[in-house]
Amino acid sequence: MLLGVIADDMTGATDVALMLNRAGMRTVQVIGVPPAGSALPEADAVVVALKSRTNPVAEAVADSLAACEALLKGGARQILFKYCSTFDSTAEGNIGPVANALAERLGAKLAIVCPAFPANGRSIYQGYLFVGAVPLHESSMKDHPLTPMRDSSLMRLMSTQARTETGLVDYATVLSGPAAVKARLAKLQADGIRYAVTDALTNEDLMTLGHAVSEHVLLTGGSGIAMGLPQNFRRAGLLPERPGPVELRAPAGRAGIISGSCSTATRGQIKAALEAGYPALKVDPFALVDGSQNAEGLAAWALAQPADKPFLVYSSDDPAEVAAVQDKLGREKAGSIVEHAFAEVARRLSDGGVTRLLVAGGETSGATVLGLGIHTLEIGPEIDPGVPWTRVVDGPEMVVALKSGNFGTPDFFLKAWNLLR
Ligand SMILES: Nc1ncnc2c1ncn2[C@@H]1O[C@H](COP(=O)(O)OP(=O)(O)OP(=O)(O)O)[C@@H](O)[C@H]1O
Ligand SMILES: O=C(O)[C@@H](O)C(=O)CO
Repeated sequence: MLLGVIADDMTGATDVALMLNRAGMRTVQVIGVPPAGSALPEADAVVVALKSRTNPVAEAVADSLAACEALLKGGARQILFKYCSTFDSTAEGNIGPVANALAERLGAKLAIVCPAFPANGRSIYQGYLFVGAVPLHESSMKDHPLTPMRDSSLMRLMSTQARTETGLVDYATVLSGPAAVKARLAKLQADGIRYAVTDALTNEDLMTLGHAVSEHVLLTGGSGIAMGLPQNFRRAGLLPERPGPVELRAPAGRAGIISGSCSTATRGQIKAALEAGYPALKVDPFALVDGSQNAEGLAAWALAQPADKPFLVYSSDDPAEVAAVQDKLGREKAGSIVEHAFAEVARRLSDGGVTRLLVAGGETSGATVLGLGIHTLEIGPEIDPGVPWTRVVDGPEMVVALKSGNFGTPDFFLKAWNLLR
């Protein structure tokens, strides 16, 4: 293994694994902290998918350190801490403490902070994160059910979370190329700065940044920064040319969609699926609480639908409805009730013959994958930037696509199936 990645949620892990795969590294995704003593799969890069974005800080730190230990033991020469391209963090903020702990473990004096992902509209300028044409705090991320983002300054966010000053590699420096970036990072490090936000607007910028950090033992950022890393290993003669992602063959069986994502993109995709006549059932968190809906009933409904179209089981709702649920049940309880139900639904669907499953939402995917007892995923073809089909390597015989809330075109739920044989 050359590169080890610690991803703070499930869909973020498939996102970065796809990026590495496309850039020519054979990449495997493992779910959860690998048990001590177990061997990691043979690959150029291994991505460990954690649920550490929203866990209590101490748990997030402990899991990330344990994942780091396993990756180092597996031979990783460089560690990437992958978080969301919209820097999603709870009020306490797990990104800073996790980065601090990893930096200490790895002896990293300075690490970059680069959530940019131009293909999905995430760019960084003067240290401010933009989503499409608006700053992060004006985007739909301000209303996220678990990690509402109300500040767009990455330097301020990181400084507050990591309790240390954060510097900037500005856009003019990035445009000047890898040597200029290296010099700027060295200057920041000499000044005692531990984190440097890097401006990036395009894939070319990410390639420049990737080149500039070839010697860094720790990187932090979104999947975009992974784009420029395989070239370093190739340049060092450590990575042969690899063929692009393979087509995936889906086992015979039924197809379905589970969505707990309340993001704007997902809600648009649900609208398109409803308009296309997909059989759909809406899950109501209050009904889960009072028992009028339960996992057994939801799965039974799904399995009873005609198999000519994928079914859709979804709890996705608009911000006002989600806020009303959270007011009554509490933010965490609302989330966990729905996630718990979907994990059980997924288990029952797999037992009932569903072999092609599309899941929308990072937390929802995390719960679903754990519910299904999946340990390892092999990365397949890209449906849209950041979202591949994956094949379950150990676990039920099926293919799954784990979609980050805000990723994918409006017809995502309609077109995804076309990439499967
Ligand atoms: N109707 C609802 N009311 C309240 N909470 C809900 C509702 N439906 C889903 N949730 C919760 O909202 C959260 C959605 O987070 P999730 O990470 O799954 O989606 P997302 O944020 O859109 O995706 P990503 O993290 O990939 O951007 C989950 O905890 C889910 O259980
Ligand atoms: O970086 C992103 O936006 C995604 O991979 C993600 O982490 C969403 O949960």
